[in-house]
Amino acid sequence: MSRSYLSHAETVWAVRDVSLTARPGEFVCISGASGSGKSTLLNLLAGLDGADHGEITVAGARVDTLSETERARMRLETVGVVFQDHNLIEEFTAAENVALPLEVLGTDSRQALQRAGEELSRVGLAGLDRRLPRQLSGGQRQRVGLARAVIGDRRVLLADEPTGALDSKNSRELFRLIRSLCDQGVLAVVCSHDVMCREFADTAYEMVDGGLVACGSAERTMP
Ligand SMILES: Nc1ncnc2c1ncn2[C@@H]1O[C@H](COP(=O)(O)OP(=O)(O)OP(=O)(O)O)[C@@H](O)[C@H]1O
Repeated sequence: MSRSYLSHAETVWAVRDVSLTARPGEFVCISGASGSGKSTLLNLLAGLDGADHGEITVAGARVDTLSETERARMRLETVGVVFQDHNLIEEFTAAENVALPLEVLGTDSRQALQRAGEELSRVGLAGLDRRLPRQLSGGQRQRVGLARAVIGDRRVLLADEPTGALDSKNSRELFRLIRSLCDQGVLAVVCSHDVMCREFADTAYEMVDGGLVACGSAERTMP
């Protein structure tokens, strides 16, 4: 797949001829210098941006042929996205934030909140359901974002610098959680500057000027 931008009459290839295949349960880590194309690649996979060329299939769906509405539905049903900024709704409790994707899909509120509580336990936040985002630490907020991204048994997690605002202890905890989600069958593609990411990944790539370069085997050292 490829994606270019026209900037001051010059074509910038943010993603150029990238081919990436990953299987369920795999933790893929993508590192790379600033501006190398990581966010663009992730946005293409999430259907938040459109490719100029190429086919993109995520969880069996041809993202590049879906309409905007179908892509939005795909992000609710099968593909969760996490960014550096957790993007939680400040007026909603942790559980209400996590429940939101299910409610949008039509699950009744009580049931969605119950599922959200289970998801919060899964990311180590049992008992914090009623806290507002401002009453949580940065690491806890990011874990709420992770719970919201996977609720409803979404099979694919796309994360763009998910630990960018976290210290190393919280970063390790977040990568460990993503690892455990992968061990339960989730496919995670994580773009990260953080070298720690590779300790938890199955596969590591580096983006260089819009291209994807395999880094040999990942340095997975964490169980
Ligand atoms: N909307 C846009 N218009 C023009 N150029 C863009 C646009 N978005 C990204 N680019 C360019 O595409 C290239 C890749 O950008 P991208 O944001 O994907 O990099 P990145 O690896 O995620 O960087 P960072 O680590 O700093 O977030 C850069 O040269 C950037 O300037």
